[in-house]
Amino acid sequence: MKVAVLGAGSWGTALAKVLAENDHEVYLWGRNASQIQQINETKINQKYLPDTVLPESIMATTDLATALHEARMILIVVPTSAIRQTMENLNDLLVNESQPIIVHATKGLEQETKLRISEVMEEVLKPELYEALAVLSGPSHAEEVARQDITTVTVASHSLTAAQIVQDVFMNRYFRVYTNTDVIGVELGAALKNIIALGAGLIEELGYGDNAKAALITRGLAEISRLGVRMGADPLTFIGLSGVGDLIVTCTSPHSRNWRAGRLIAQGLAREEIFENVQMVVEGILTCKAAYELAKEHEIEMPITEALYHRLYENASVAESLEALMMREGKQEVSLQKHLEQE
Ligand SMILES: NC(=O)C1=CN([C@@H]2O[C@H](COP(=O)(O)OP(=O)(O)OC[C@H]3O[C@@H](n4cnc5c(N)ncnc54)[C@H](OP(=O)(O)O)[C@@H]3O)[C@@H](O)[C@H]2O)C=CC1
Ligand SMILES: O=C(CO)COP(=O)(O)O
Repeated sequence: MKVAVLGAGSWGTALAKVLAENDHEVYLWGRNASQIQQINETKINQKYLPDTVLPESIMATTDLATALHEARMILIVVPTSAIRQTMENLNDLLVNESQPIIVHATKGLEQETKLRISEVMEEVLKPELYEALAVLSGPSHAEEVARQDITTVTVASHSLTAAQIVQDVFMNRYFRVYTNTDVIGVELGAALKNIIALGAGLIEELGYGDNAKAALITRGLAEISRLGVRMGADPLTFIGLSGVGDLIVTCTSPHSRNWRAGRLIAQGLAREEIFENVQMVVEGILTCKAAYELAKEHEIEMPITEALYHRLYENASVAESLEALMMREGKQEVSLQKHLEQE
């Protein structure tokens, strides 16, 4: 099958490798001509995945029309901030005879609109141009997938048939794919875990130990689930790969750009300085603002997200934010059931 992978960063490149190893015809689209030329000439994406030699068969291109021509599947792996523009480009270039399945693997919320990725896609894309939308998510660092480490992910779509097609296209001996129909839960788990990972990096840098890490992951999952359920997600999704699975991988690994950014927050760097320093996408910083506003809108308590928002957007001190978090009034632990009863 011809698959167009749009986004030649670390994750787009690693997924293109999986697809090429599964014998698909893979076109990898990126916007940077010298980077694309380098990938074609050396089979290495020097900036984003320098330790990986890519299969010969991957064709990298800056020409979106070439990548899209007769593709049966389109995999979108650009950062959240580029999703809307990318969809507008698809509207101009897709022809409705081919009607591909469009899958995205992006983890964020659009900052201005607070929409999930597939909501932005549905808002922009002409419906007659595609067969179905799906989202691929789960605990999956690009660097590990690229070296064929065992990885499990979830593909969610309102169409189970579409999810099964995507499952078949990606599955192999090191990349196992589960299907799911809870698009809301899978997308929210993916977007919100990046905020908690900022917190994990922050407490690591401050020298806190495993108790603090476990507290953050567990209470992070609680607030993600609270907002998710209010927004229509299935609560069980959050104990799956795209929920707790991705929280664990992102909150405990130096591979995570969000985790690394959290360490820089603790060092006192401001948002722009962090972007400059990490040199790769840090979705959690932008999503933190959208999630903070969504929590207010839905009257959901998200204390970890709030604390990070105050630090990142209102310049609160890290020590004050942590103190405020710990010294809130005492709570009952398991409130999800109570929350469900209120729905
Ligand atoms: N890396 C990982 O392990 C994983 C990442 N993800 C998610 O995948 C998404 C992409 O992340 P990732 O590949 O890691 O990011 P990287 O920072 O590694 O790469 C970002 C890529 O997006 C390109 N890009 C940036 N802005 C635009 C734009 N406006 N139009 C087109 N291309 C653009 C960059 O191009 P340029 O070099 O020209 O700036 C670069 O190729 C994120 O949402 C991330 O959360 C999900 C799972 C795992
Ligand atoms: O989503 C990821 C792993 O599942 C990657 O997280 P980072 O964007 O923090 O690197």
